Amino acid sequence: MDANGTTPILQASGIHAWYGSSHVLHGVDLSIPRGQTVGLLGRNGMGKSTLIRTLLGHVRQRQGKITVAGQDCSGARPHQVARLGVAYVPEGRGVFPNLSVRENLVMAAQPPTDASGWTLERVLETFPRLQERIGNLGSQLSGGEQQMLSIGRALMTQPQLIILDEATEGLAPLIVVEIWRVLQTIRRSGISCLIVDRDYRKVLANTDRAVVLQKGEVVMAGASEQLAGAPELAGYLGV
Ligand SMILES: Nc1ncnc2c1ncn2[C@@H]1O[C@H](COP(=O)(O)OP(=O)(O)OP(=O)(O)O)[C@@H](O)[C@H]1O
Repeated sequence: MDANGTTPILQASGIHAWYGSSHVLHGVDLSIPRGQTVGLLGRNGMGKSTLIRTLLGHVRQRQGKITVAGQDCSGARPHQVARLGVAYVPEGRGVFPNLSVRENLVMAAQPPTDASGWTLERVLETFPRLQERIGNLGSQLSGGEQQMLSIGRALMTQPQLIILDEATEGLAPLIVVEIWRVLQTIRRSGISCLIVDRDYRKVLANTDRAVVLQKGEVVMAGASEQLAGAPELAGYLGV
């Protein structure tokens, strides 16, 4: 239970993860309250992607407890985590190059359960570029369009939580602005988000809470506003 007495959408406690004999996460705790957006910060190689991949069930060598909406998924496989309403927008976007924009969008789609759900029409309204490119192949899209497609596809699974790993990486400044605008729309729609992005100022300005990782351990956690003013933050981020 969180401070409001509701079950967090995601709760991870004492998470350890390994790649072979390399011990990468050392007892990480992370809680994402329902409807909240949490930022995950830390320098390169500190374990952000590994934590995300562990939460999603991609890293098999792991220990600790993970619940999604109160259901234990500590040992779950990726498809089981997805079924609980967790969508992933991976680093590198994961667009299928030989499928059209429409096919990419509908391939994992679930029907909306109420009027606030994400239909194809609503996704295309949110991303007019995808409407213009609806018949093009994934491989024919720009980096920014692929990123929008990846986020649109995640929304069409009707997620309770979206995890975004470096969604603005390598994109032109105007597209980056567009992606942050869409993340605000998603946030306002009540979907919880976990966001990793190199621009820590943007992360802190666009999240409710944030967690800082250093060498696979949580070294700071709290309200984003407070972290933004904390003198030790710059040292942990190497900025
Ligand atoms: N598939 C892998 N096999 C072995 N070691 C890995 C693998 N992936 C990551 N690592 C190592 O685990 C540590 C954490 O990496 P991770 O990618 O989680 O960091 P990160 O904080 O996401 O950084 P980045 O921003 O560079 O992606 C690093 O030391 C990295 O070299």
